Amino acid sequence: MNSPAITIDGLTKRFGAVAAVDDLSFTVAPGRVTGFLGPNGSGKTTTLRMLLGLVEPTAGRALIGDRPYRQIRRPAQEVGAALEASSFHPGRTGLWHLKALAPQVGVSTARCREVLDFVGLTEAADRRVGGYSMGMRQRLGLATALLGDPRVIILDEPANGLDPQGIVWLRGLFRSLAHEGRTALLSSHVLAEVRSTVDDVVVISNGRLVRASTLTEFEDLAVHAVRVRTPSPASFVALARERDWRIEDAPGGFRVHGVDTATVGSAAFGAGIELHELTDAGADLETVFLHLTGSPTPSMGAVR
Ligand SMILES: Nc1ncnc2c1ncn2[C@@H]1O[C@H](COP(=O)(O)OP(=O)(O)OP(=O)(O)O)[C@@H](O)[C@H]1O
Repeated sequence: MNSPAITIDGLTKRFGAVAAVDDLSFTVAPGRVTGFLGPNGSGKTTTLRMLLGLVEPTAGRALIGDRPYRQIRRPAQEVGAALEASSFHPGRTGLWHLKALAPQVGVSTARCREVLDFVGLTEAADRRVGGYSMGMRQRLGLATALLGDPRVIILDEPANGLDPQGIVWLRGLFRSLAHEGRTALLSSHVLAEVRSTVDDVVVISNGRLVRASTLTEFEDLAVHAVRVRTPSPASFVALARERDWRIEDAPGGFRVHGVDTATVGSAAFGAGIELHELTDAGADLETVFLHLTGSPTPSMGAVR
């Protein structure tokens, strides 16, 4: 197996009495996109800041390749990062921002224009960042991270503020970066935002590791659900009670958890209940995520 692109080993950060990161260990495989997931305040940003040498760990190590960030000789060529989309100087244009960084990264103005083009900001290159939307700032953050053509890309909440089109774009971008053999670590507190983008997931809660696996293994934990529409809702609810199914109101029908379409279809047929829709609603990953991280599950409708 290739050696990890990122190693987090017994990493701990205490702020007074708060253990923001608590004995955290995981690795990120090279050439893959890894989602770093956890609810708000679970320690994602603090971990990334330690990885980038911006915060001193209380204990443990955070390595990029085989060394801490501060020991990397030409860091911009090794690792690119965007931690906060809102930290750009509002009076500077997008291009100006990149040009200001170019000397320390060791790239030309042409490269600044190239990355702006890559993230779809060519037309906004000469506009002041203060007038950018949140999604445009995210794109500029990405351009900043990519400026030195790094092998490892670390992004804090890159999907935040992107519209659905932007999320599709981001997905394509990460797929192409991974295809080029680059490694990406993306944090998010919303699994759904990065689900279609990542190969692997690392889930943390209260600064501790909850789970690290491939997305496929993570999906295997999820309970499947089935969507049903019927002109006889009362009979269907009675059937669900009889079978001990967990059902939930959903727009125009029900969501039945933990069963497959064949089970529901044959039971409804047996009970003489007409169905107008019977579809696999897929794995309910968000519920698994919320359960693993101990977050309260949002009510999606009355659970019967
Ligand atoms: N400089 C600091 N001083 C004191 N406490 C801090 C500091 N930075 C972070 N914390 C605390 O550490 C914990 C983890 O915060 P962190 O920002 O790393 O979480 P996060 O998972 O990135 O959250 P979010 O998804 O909201 O960005 C929180 O309780 C936070 O209040």
